Amino acid sequence: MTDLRGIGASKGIQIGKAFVLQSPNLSVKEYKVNDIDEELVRFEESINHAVNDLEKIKDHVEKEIGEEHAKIFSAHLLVLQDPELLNTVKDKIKLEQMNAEKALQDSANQFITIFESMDNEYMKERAADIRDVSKRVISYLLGEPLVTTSDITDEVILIAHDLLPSDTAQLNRNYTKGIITDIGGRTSHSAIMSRSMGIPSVVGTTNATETIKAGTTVILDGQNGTVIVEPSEEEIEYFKGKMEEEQEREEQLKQLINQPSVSSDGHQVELAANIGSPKDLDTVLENDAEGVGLFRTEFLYMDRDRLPTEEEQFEAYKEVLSTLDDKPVVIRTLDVGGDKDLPYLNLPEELNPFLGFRAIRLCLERDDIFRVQLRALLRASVYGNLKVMFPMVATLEEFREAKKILLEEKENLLAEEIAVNEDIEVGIMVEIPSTAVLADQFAKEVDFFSIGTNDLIQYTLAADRMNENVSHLYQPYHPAVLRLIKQVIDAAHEENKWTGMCGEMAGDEVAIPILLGLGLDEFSMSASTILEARHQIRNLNYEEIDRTVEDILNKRTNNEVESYINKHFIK
Ligand SMILES: C=C(OP(=O)(O)O)C(=O)O
Ligand SMILES: [Mg+2]
Repeated sequence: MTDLRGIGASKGIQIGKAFVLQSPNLSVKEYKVNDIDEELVRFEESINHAVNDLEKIKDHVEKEIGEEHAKIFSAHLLVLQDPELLNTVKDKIKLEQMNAEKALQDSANQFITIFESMDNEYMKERAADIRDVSKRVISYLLGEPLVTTSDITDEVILIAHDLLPSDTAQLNRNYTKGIITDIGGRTSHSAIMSRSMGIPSVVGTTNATETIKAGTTVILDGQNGTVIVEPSEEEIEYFKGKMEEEQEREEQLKQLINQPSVSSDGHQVELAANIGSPKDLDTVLENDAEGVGLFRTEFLYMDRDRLPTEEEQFEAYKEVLSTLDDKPVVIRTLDVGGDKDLPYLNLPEELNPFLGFRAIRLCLERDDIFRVQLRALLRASVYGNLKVMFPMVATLEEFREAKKILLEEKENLLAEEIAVNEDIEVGIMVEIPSTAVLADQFAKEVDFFSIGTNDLIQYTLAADRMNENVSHLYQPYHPAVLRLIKQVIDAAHEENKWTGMCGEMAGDEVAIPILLGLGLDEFSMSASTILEARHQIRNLNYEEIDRTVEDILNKRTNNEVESYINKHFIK
């Protein structure tokens, strides 16, 4: 029996067999082949295996996610039928007696270099297709088949180094009962995705993929961040009992559906959901979210190998807005960079990606990309209660420039006689300390703030949100962070504007009493925590916290704040 410790990223207990997602070593060596015919057969067979894989994945994605997303796999299948590529490989095998994997790698690189150098988006996409597909074929030639999340066809606990957006896009939610990763923190992509899908997870265990063998039984506890490998019978019995208790608790919480999110003395707030795609809407409705406080649109850009078109984006935004009816929906414009890469944009590698060319900085520079998104948003605005939000705003000029482009696109649409909602609120994420400090000035110009504590904490304490080695410094209740939050809320209220929070802190049991006391108007969190938060708020007394909030802000450390809240406000 081995125990692993990580960070509890999505609560819940699960017991199941491990499915290990590991990247095989695909380094290719060159050697001379003696039997050319045999090598050609080996090549053909690997192509056939890859075709089988891709057809399976394509069917799965078509059924589970939608035809649009499956198109990429059709493009991959076409690469495997391309006579030009195949003949170049075969010629190398025949004429140079080269082994198939090296012949394929060289030929693929030849085509990739040519396509990538063309100033043509379509050809650049083809280069990406060839890279992906040749990797799959080479994996068969080396006898190290690629394992992907679409190979999961039974109930399992998924073990991975980290989960990329393409892995989550292919993931079957019905079969993936839990997720354990080697790297990441509470606010990394895999953690956020697992929470929004309601799948219990433990991230940042450092060595789960090394320690856990495929097929072994594991118990994961997403609340405490613990994993038990090969548990004893007693442990299994004990955790089964805890799972039953959890189910009972969930049933009880369902009674809060359609109840207001109001403190025991009548102070009402809004509890909204964070989503990454229209696929999350079922969980939003099931958990009675009062709106969407953050739609992270970058996932629409990340689960494919090219930019989504205006039409594709319009459909996604329209679906979210019309499903939510007249409830508020805050849609955030593209926030890539940092830990969220878009390989097809070929952005330069950076030394400090979290401080680099990302989010609104990139959108203002590449306004061709930005304008497409804004048009899609404006067109969708007539289907519901849209609020547009810009990420990573550091200066007022950035906000003014982004808003100016939004208004220009609105004028363009009106000139084309396309309807646009006249009352769209335009706000910003407050996730950079400079903006929190200058909130009084921003509040005069924006319609609302949404505090992004995932980033605000990392920038305030200079502690990378992804790095387990500095996770002790990633302190949500640090008085410096709390004072910044207070400053933002007060500045907004001074101008009769509202402030929400869409960082993970908004759904955190210890933070909720403080945020309520500070007067936060909207709490946006993963949908699966909404009813728990509503239960907590309904049992808190706003007046009582309001009286003590000054004391809390005068505490000296994260731990002092945490102990105080635990002692006074958590039952
Ligand atoms: C909500 C936030 O944005 P993201 O996690 O997408 O960076 C945040 O920074 O708090
Ligand atoms: Mg952020």
